[in-house]
Amino acid sequence: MTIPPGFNIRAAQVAPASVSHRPYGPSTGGVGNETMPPGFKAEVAQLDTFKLPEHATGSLSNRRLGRALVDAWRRDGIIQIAMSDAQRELWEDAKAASHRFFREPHGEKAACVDSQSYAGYIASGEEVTDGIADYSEIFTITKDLGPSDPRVRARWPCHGSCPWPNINMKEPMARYNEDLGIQGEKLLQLAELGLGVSPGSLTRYTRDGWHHTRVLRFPPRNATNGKGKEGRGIGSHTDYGLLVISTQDEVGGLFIRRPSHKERFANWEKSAAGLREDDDGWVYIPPVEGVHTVILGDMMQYITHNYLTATPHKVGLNTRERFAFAYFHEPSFQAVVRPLEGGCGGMLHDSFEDYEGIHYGTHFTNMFMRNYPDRITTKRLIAEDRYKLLAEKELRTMDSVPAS
Ligand SMILES: O=C(O)CCC(=O)C(=O)O
Ligand SMILES: [Fe+2]
Repeated sequence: MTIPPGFNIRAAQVAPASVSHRPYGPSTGGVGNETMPPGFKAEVAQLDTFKLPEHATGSLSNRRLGRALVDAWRRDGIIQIAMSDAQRELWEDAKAASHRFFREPHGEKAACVDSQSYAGYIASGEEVTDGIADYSEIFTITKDLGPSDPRVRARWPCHGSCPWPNINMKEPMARYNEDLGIQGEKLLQLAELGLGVSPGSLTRYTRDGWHHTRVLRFPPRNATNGKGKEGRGIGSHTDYGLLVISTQDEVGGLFIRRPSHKERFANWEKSAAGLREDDDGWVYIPPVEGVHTVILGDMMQYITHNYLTATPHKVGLNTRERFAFAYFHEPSFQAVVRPLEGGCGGMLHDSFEDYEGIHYGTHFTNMFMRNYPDRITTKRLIAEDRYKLLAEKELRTMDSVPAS
């Protein structure tokens, strides 16, 4: 897409009128809260939808788009990006696979567990956020690494197979995730342009990125596995890496908090889980047909010195079951991320300090051990004393592979 100088970039960013981005539901009337779960009070977001170019280049239009994305994240904490027709098809196929999986008998789903990876089934009530059970039902997809993979043989934490169910799920999910991998890279390249940092400042970390996906089902609020009265979906939290690209069906349940200098979380230092859960100030993100939403994770906040902050969010249970996907575009497990130097017209401070950096694999492992204290993967990790491997140089050097 080439845009002549002086062209109205804001108009160019938003999707063409042929793409519908109305909130789902009857007569939205510009209000958009018809789908908000009962019992919640929140402002309803009205978000611009951006259309990403085929490829990110350093062109003027891409630089302007990058700046607009960065501004929108700083203002709203979330952006919407338009799906192409092909992407809508990927989403429909993946959603059908998710419905198939969650309709399986409990025994079939519960068998989808791996003792070395955190991939597979998480029953409603199994995940813990800030010490309280979430009622989401989840299938997590991490890198599918068989027993002969050198990292699995070397017993690296969180490295293992993805225990796929015996239904057609792997293939549609792989195609969906592959596309989001491409969108994720493009968004990082545009963010680099918007931040005014050199190309590769962010994408250098995502070579062999530890991207993963959560396939989510939320039960209706009064059917929470008998464990709670009305239950909750997912408690407030921030996610761990760079970008979270999510897609939700028409039911509704997602809330976020806008960036605010009065609220500063740093999840890698002190858990942000459960924070502000019952406070005012949440913004409801109504489902909009034909879009993905993109929020930011902990590593983006650390890398940008809080210029872009991880977006706190939570999910409420609605009157109907809800299906969603969250795709996490992450640094390599082995990456040690460090704050950027310069950028954003001086808004990012030159880092005179010698930052130690954050080892992403350790952050990921800490978060999953915290969320799943009783899972076999956590027990095995502890029993086999695997955690200490995270300190080894090999695990903290991108592209290094253990000798087998
Ligand atoms: O259901 C959603 O829209 C978001 C889910 C979420 O926050 C997560 O899986 O971490
Ligand atoms: Fe999340």
